Amino acid sequence: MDVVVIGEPLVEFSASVPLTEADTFHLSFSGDALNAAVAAAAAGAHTALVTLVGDDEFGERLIAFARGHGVDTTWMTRGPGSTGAYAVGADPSGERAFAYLRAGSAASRMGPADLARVPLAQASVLVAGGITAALSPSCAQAVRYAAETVGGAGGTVVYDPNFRSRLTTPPAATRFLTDLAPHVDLLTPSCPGDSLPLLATADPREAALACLRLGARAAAVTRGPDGVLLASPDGFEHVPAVPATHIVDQTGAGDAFTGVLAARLAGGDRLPDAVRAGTAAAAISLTGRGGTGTVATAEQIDRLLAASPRP
Ligand SMILES: Nc1ncnc2c1ncn2[C@@H]1O[C@H](COP(=O)(O)OP(=O)(O)O)[C@@H](O)[C@H]1O
Ligand SMILES: O=C(O)C(=O)C[C@H](O)[C@H](O)COP(=O)(O)O
Repeated sequence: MDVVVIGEPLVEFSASVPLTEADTFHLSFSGDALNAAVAAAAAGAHTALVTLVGDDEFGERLIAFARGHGVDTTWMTRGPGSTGAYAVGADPSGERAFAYLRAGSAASRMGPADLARVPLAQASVLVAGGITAALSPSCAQAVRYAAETVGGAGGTVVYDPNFRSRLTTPPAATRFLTDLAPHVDLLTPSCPGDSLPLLATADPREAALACLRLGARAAAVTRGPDGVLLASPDGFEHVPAVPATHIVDQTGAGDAFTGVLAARLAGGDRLPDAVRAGTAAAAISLTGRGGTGTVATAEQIDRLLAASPRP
């Protein structure tokens, strides 16, 4: 297995107006874990999504959706409970506003025991994130167990802190991050979205240094259109964003970045090259609606990289 993603796929109801006004929604499937898994699979990696989905109609549809996008669904297990969902609309400033319908979902009951049969030790790269860790104490334990198992077997652990104030608090998420970081090869906080609540800084360099101080081997601090600051004990490297041809929806750009980065690391790319591929995939994801509306293929990523001048 190249890439294993652990987390909660969600049914996505999206509207282009504020949720207080929306009465018509577009239905799709998203969530950080699904977005990353679909992106990694489309980039050519054998990718498994490890999760529990509900024993309802949406659980069945989610598995079919993931399979249709080339994801290995062997460890997408059904129920008991319901499939999580979110509604996303625009807030008055044009930013995305999320409303979750996921409390007590099947995925939030996942724990280390659900991972016992998953061959984690064979994974080249694990992708996990702060959203999963914030779902419940058992999910936090599952993330910890997966990171220790994959890392312990020589695999690469990628952790996207993805702070969500509706799921956790800055002190709780920071505590978890601090505990996990020594088991992490690459942290991918966004700045300032994650760095401000979790690392108490809006400065990308400070954020990267804070990640290394926590014990992570490297950090890729994502900065929206300003690209990525990559930091490792070897030093800093700025990787510019690939300009998007047009922007339909920002949802999932960070997840596409992480998924493709993981796929490329599993394929043997050096970290800066994998990051560049991630920025290209993110730029392509911006042109589609929702987290999985437009998913970049390996060929599209390579073509876009070839057309984007190296700094
Ligand atoms: N407007 C944009 N134009 C081009 N690339 C973008 C844009 N917004 C995001 N990206 C790409 O997606 C990556 C992740 O975006 P970012 O906003 O930092 O994270 P997140 O989506 O997790 O909040 C960025 O590092 C960049 O490569
Ligand atoms: O909030 C959650 O729990 C979700 O999973 C919703 C979204 O699908 C992703 O989180 C989007 O993430 P970005 O890549 O930061 O745009």
